[in-house]
Amino acid sequence: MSMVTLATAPAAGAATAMPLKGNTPVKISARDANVYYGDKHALKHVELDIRRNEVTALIGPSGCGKSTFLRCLNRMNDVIENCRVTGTITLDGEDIYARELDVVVLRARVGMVFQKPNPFPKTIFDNVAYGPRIHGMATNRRELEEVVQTSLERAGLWKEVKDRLKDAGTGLSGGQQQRLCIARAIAVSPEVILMDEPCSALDPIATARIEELIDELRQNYTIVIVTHSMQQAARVSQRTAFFHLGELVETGDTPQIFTSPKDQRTQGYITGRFG
Ligand SMILES: Nc1ncnc2c1ncn2[C@@H]1O[C@H](COP(=O)(O)OP(=O)(O)OP(=O)(O)O)[C@@H](O)[C@H]1O
Repeated sequence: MSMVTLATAPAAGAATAMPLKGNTPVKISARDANVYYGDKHALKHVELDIRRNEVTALIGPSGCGKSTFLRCLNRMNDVIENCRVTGTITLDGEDIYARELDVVVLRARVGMVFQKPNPFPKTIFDNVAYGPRIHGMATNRRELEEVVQTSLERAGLWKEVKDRLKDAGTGLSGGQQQRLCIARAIAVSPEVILMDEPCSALDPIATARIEELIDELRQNYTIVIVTHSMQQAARVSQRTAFFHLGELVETGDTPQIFTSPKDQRTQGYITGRFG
């Protein structure tokens, strides 16, 4: 597999990464971020800036710490027993591990979409309305309906479901369920959306649809995506970070990472020599 092919050959129907804007502001910043599971030092001294309105892809071999790092960004590691995070992670300059920080508010600002679509066992409408209801974001039914419609539109699902909002979310196809989960994340007006291998359970057509959506969403949100597919990272992201054995080995503009990586380990991974 050639490095150049990865960066220049998007699959049919897939989104193509836009050129970088200069001096894009930093949205999230990690400084000396470490994660321990008991005695295991799983993430080591990570320093990474995630820029606003860009898609940052986290790549690397299995077990290198991609998901662990992703979960640091909205404190999802807090719910894992024996997991300890050190260092500093800021969102718009604010320390998200500060004692006084409200984690519920943080997770509304930094939403998450998981590997396997996981709609609630509720109607399509109620899946999307759930967050706005618990955060008190709508004062009446009409406002709630508007939030639900806008979120489904942004997730590219409205036209397919507008006549069946009372059907179960779990009755949708896998790709539709994942877009429903994206609509559910969007409904609480997040600033950042974290995606942990969001296409791994989807077929190529549903994957292409989600990739197009990711490219549209970055106009309004900052996106961080973990992916095992280097082709997907090359197609959807503007920045790529390569992890190996818990270290952030290299980060840069996506075309640079895939065409002229600086580190031998990055080169070895993207050319398929290990991983
Ligand atoms: N809950 C946990 N308890 C103990 N160790 C864990 C836990 N979650 C992850 N680890 C370990 O931390 C390291 C990093 O795991 P992580 O899941 O972040 O890697 P990854 O790069 O996302 O892997 P994959 O691509 O396979 O999903 C691995 O060695 C893993 O075994």
